Parts: sequence; structure tokens; C-alpha cells
Amino acid sequence: MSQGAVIWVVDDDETIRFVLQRALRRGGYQVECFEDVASVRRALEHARPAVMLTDIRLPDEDGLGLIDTLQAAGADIPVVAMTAYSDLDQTVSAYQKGVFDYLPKPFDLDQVISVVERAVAPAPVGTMPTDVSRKRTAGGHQLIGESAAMQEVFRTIGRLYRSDINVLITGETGTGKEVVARVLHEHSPRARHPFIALNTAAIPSELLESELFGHERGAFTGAHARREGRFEEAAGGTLFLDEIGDMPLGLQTRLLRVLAEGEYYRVGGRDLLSANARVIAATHQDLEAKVADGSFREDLYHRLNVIHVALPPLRDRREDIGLLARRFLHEAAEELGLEEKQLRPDTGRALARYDWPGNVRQLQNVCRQLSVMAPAEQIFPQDLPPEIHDLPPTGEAGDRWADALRNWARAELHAGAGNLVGRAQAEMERVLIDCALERTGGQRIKAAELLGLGRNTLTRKLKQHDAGDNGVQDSART
Ligand SMILES: Nc1ncnc2c1ncn2[C@@H]1O[C@H](COP(=O)(O)OP(=O)(O)OP(=O)(O)O)[C@@H](O)[C@H]1O
Repeated sequence: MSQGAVIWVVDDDETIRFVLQRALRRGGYQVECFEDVASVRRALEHARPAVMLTDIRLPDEDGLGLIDTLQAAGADIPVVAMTAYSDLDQTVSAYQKGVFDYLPKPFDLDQVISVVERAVAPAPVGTMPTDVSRKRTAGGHQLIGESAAMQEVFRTIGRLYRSDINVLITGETGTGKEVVARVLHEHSPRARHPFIALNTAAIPSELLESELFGHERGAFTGAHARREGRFEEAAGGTLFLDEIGDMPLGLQTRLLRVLAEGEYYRVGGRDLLSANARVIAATHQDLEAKVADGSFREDLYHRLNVIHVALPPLRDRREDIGLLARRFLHEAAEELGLEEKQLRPDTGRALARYDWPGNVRQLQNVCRQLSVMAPAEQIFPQDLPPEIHDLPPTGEAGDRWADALRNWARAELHAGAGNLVGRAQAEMERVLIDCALERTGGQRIKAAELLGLGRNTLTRKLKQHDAGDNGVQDSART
């Protein structure tokens, strides 16, 4: 029944309004656009949309304030919030304020349409608990990042804040799996209960069962007293099973049964205990491959993998490196009671070039070391550990880029192609412009600033590229 529904789009950026309006109209919706909160308030006096899409930062007020306005007017209208960059707290608080969904910019238009489709469809009975506690949890675990991947993680955490669902977190060592699990717990209805972590790989397999489920006195040699297992300790809270890929098959079967039945016995015990812990599991291994080779139970995999959070390695989200480094330098200074060290721009660039095999943990350790060891208030590249500092100099754009260009040029020349400079320049501009627009969520003025171009120049170049594209497609078709 979505066709023809009226969608209101509230954004102060004309490009975003234009793009959304066009996409939603193509999707069969009627669209009205607004630039600020005041004009939405006036319109609400005589009309109501089916769904409202609003930017959070608007010139006159916070877009999320519209949720209260709608509620005060007795209008139960789903609000989809959009914002360029946000931190975890902002994302979670948007969900807590009652947004229907949250779209970090830049979004792709298919994603927008699918969110609007869901918002327009009537909610299935029982999916939205009404007795939601809106209190913020006193968590304190920091999770930061401005990369698209981290924005997506914030969004998942925000969406799950009132849920009990099992989550599987994957990523290389040090990418933040445990901290994500803790933050999920802190932003869940179980936040006031314990978060218990168990590293499956760190415990000898013969002890794992009793570690998980506890044992009675005399259950095995050495069991001198009854002991609670981690499941019991985590009652009401969250049980974090780290390195789940290392769990022996026999124990996987037992865990699966406990999760399915919600009940279990301690080792050697007769009292039936209820397994009231939400399970969040993590692994750096490829569990699907382990399922395929028979070393991980497929049914357990599906039970744990209800929601999947994939944390990319730090080298695939280099835009987070500076932000994380500054945060870690700040924390180290506070912890150690030292003056906060500052990263010089060239040092920041050296950090961003390095591949960080130990991911965020390694960066955190390096920042701690620098806080103590760097001699001056500013951190110079030569203060960095040699493996980071001694990377071959690359210039700002990086060697890999130059290598790729070299290969391209050789291949073109080999194929007898001409106009290399013109074509390479056009391609380079297109890539740079695309990246800048992606970064600014489509906002041309900001993108022009980032590119070091005038606004009108950017508009002209966009037109040229569009014309170029069409030309290519047209000639391909004919
Ligand atoms: N996005 C982030 N923001 C802030 N701190 C982070 C972030 N990601 C990781 N950290 C910090 O980096 C360190 C390593 O993270 P964590 O222990 O969660 O990694 P992990 O993936 O569980 O590692 P392992 O696989 O080795 O257990 C922690 O001190 C954590 O607080």
C-alpha cells in the first residue's frame, strides 16, 4: 500500500532534497520538501505525511525535535533520521528518542527506498514493545570512528538497543570485537546486569564445559566445591564468547542444546537451571569455512549469527586512524597524568600509511608509548617506531596510486592508445570528485572546499563528466 504515500523530506541541503525527491518519486511516492524545522511545524498544522525523512542538523533546530512535535500532535508518524557523521551516542540516542531508522550519510538511494518502504508498511503486531525504558545506560566504553564501516556498526548497535538477539562479531585481532560486545550490552535492556566474557581459546578444552556451565562438588577429580559457570554469572546479562571458532565440537553441541532449550545442568548436577543470558559471540576465523569443513556446527552458526557485525581491519578504514590516535593520546595523557601530546600532520600521515597488522589495539599501544617516550609536546615522524616511520616515502597520494597509474599508462601505450594525459586527468578528477561527494553526503559546497576547487568549477566539472558519461553510454549503445 506504499504507492502514492506522502513523504516529507527535511534537509537544508538543496542537493540532498533534490536527489531524495527524485528517487522517492521514481519509487512511486509523493514528496514534499522542507528546509528547516519551522516550515515543517507550519505544514503540520494542516497536513500529515506518511513518513518523514529529516536531517538531524538543521539551521534552526535539531531535526530530532520533530519527533516530540509529532508525538505532541498525536501523530504516529515514522521519522527516519539522516546525518553526515555522528558518534555512537548520537546514533543510539536517535533510536532512543524513537526514530524509525537512522541513515548515516552518504547513503545509497536503494537503502533509502527500502527504509521508506518498511516505514510505510504497517508494523507487524508485537514487533515494537511499548514499555521501553528510555533511560541511557551508564556504559562508558568508547567506540569511535567516522568510516562508513563504523557508522554502520553504530547503526546496528542503535537498532538493537532494546533487543535480546544473539550477535556474531567478526574481525581480525584488535579490531574492537570485545569493545563492540560491551557497548552492545551497555546499550541493551540488560545493561544493569553483568557482562561476562569467556575466551574459548584461552581455556583448556577439558575445562571449558565446567567453565561455561559450572560443576557440582565431586563432579570430577579436583572439583572440591560447587562452582557457578559463566552462564550462571551472566544471568540477566550478556555472555560474551570470544574465539567461538575454537570451541570443541562436543561442547558446540551442548551449547546449541542450551541455547535451544534455555535450560541446562551444571556438570554433575541435578538442578535444572535456566540459561538467561544473551549470547554475543566473536571470532577472527572464517566460520563459514569452518562450517564447510565440518569443524563448526552449522545449526550453532545460524543460532549465533542472527545479527552479524563485521569489523574491517584498520587498514581498510584508514580515515579512522587519526581520530583514534588523538583519542588514545588524550586517554593516555589522562591515565598517566601527563601533558597531552599532539600529532603533527606529517606524523598523522605516517600513521595513516601504515598497515596496522594488530589493528586498533596496536595503534592504542603505540599512542601509549608515544605519550611517555616522545620528547616534545608535538610528535614528529621520527618519534614513531621504526616499522611505521621507515615506510618508503610515498608523497601524499601514495605509491600504490602511482604504481596503478604507471601500469595503466604502460598498458595503454602498449595497446597503441592516445590522449593519455587528457583521459587520465578526466579519470582522476572523476574519482576525486566522487570521493569528495561521497564524503560530504552529496553536499557540493563542502565537497568543493575539500577538493580545493571553486563551487562553480565543481558544478561545471560535474556537468562535463555527466555529459562524458552519457556520451560513453550512448556510443556503447549505438
Ligand atoms: N572503534 C574503537 N574505538 C575506540 N577504541 C577501540 C575501538 N576499537 C578497538 N578499540 C580498543 O582497542 C583495543 C582492542 O579492542 P578489542 O579487545 O575489543 O579487540 P578484539 O577484536 O576483541 O581483539 P581480539 O580478537 O584480540 O580479542 C581495546 O582497548 C579497545 O578498547
